[in-house]
Amino acid sequence: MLRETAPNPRRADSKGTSLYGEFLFTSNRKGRCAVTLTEKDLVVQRLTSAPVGRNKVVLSLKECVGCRAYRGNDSVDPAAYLVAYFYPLKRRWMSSRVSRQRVEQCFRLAALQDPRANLEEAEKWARAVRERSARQQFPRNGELLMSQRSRPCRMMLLVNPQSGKGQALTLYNNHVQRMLNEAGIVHTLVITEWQNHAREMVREADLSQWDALVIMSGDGLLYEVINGLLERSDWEEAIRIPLGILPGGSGNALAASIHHYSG
Ligand SMILES: Nc1ncnc2c1ncn2[C@@H]1O[C@H](COP(=O)(O)OP(=O)(O)OP(=O)(O)O)[C@@H](O)[C@H]1O
Repeated sequence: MLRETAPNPRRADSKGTSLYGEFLFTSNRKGRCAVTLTEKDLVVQRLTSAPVGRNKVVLSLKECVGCRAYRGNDSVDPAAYLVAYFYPLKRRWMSSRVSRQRVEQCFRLAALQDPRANLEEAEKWARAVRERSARQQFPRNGELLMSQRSRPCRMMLLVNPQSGKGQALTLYNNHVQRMLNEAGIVHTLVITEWQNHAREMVREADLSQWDALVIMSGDGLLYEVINGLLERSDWEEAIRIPLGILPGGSGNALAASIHHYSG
């Protein structure tokens, strides 16, 4: 049986230090790989006799949305798993256009017989990937954001099922829900049921429960949310809450502009 070598526990969360480990791919238990985490990238090298270039994947941490560690379902298996989610820009097959496409990298860590030790090792890697991704994506305050977060980010997501061609809910079910889970964001879904529903809700809500309010619709729902915030007696504080917009309408002009300028 192939065994992973114990990953080198060079300090996982110190700046500029590379982490190195040899794991198994979960898709193919016989496929071994060498994984290196640098400050900028996750480099996965399949360990085979074939030429190096063809077996090497370099994934930018700027495009990583999340990473987590977990134990498998099999209670007699001591292995832990490490999974990282990336959304790099890629060209679609037979097309000149590029779009973000999901790439999942999952590794099996079973160097030790003690399941807890394997899980701790996987968690250390997951933390290091998350911290470095935050530093790459938010160079000015990424580290601060990570160190302040002793709990997952909590988000209220308001979806207007009637906006645009009526596809916002399908987009949520097919894409957004999974991405939020991958990013470790706890969210509460609110499906708006009438005009001004979002406005009323935001006007009355206990905002201390939320780190961000995100709408998935056209511009109209964001307009409602901003008005709801400004109608509160604590509006000066309330309007400081981070707001987000995901395209769910027909034109999506605001979402397109913001996402374009923010890269
Ligand atoms: N369940 C609902 N039924 C009817 N209207 C709703 C509902 N939920 C929200 N609304 C209202 O729909 C209005 C339009 O919403 P929104 O801007 O999100 O979509 P849109 O106008 O279709 O999108 P776009 O601006 O891209 O064309 C909002 O002002 C909101 O008050």
